[in-house]
Amino acid sequence: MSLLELRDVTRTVIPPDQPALTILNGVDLTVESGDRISIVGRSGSGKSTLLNLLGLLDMPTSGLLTFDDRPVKSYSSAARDRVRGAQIGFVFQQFNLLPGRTALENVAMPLLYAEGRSFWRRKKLAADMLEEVGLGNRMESMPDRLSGGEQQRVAIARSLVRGPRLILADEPTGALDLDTGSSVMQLIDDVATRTGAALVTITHDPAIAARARDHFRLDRGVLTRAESAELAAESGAVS
Ligand SMILES: Nc1ncnc2c1ncn2[C@@H]1O[C@H](COP(=O)(O)OP(=O)(O)OP(=O)(O)O)[C@@H](O)[C@H]1O
Repeated sequence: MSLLELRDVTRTVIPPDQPALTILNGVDLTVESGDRISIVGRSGSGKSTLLNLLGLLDMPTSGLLTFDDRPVKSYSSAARDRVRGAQIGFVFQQFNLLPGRTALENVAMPLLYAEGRSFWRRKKLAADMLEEVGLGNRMESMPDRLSGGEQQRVAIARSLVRGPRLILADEPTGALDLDTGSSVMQLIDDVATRTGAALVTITHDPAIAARARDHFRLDRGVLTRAESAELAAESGAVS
C-alpha cells in the first residue's frame, strides 16, 4: 500500500487570453512511508505546481493521484482538507510564524483544529515538540526574539506537531546559512525517522538533495529518476 501515488499526472492551466500551458507532463511518483525523496529543478520547472499536487492543494488535470490508495478526486473538499491537516506537514522557506504569539502558542496552533484535545493536552504536545527541536528553553519567546534558525525550528515544530505521515519541505533551508540549514535538515530527518513519516524535499540545492535516498529531477514539467543528487543536478536541471 502506498502513501501517495501519481500516475501519468498532467497539470495544465489556461491563463487569460493565452493558450493552455502544460506545467506538469506525465508525472509518475510513488511515495511510501519512511521514504526520503528529493526533487531538484530549476526555476520555472514546475516544482511548486508539483508540491501543490503532493500536498492535495490542487488536483491533476489528468492522470491519477491517490492518498492511501484512494483516488483524491473521490474525496470531498472538506475531507481533503482534513487529510491534509492531519497527515501532511509543510515546511517552507518562509517561516510564517504569527507575530505577537509565543513559540509555544505558534506550535500549539494546528492542534486547535484537532478534535478532542484539551488545552493542557495541546500545551503538553506543543511543549514536547519544542523540546524535540531543541527549543525547550525558548517556549515563551516571541518570534522576533529568535534567530532565523530558531524561527525555522519553531515552524518545523508547528508543521510536525500533529504527527504527519508525509512531510513536504519546499526549499526548507533557503533562508538559512549553510551550517544552520544542515542542522535544520538533520532535525527534519530525525523527526521523520522517529515517526516513520515520508519526507519529500523540493530544492534547487544539490547538497540538500543529497541527503535523500531517492533522487528525481524535474525539467520543464517532466519528472525523471536520477541515480544520485549530483546526477540530477548535472543533467542540466539546476543552474
Ligand atoms: N496559474 C498559472 N498560470 C500561468 N502560468 C503558470 C501558473 N502557475 C504556474 N505557471 C507557470 O508554470 C511554470 C512552472 O511554475 P512553478 O511555479 O511550478 O515553477 P517552480 O519550479 O516552482 O519555479 P520557482 O523555483 O521559480 O518557484 C512557470 O513558468 C510559471 O510561470
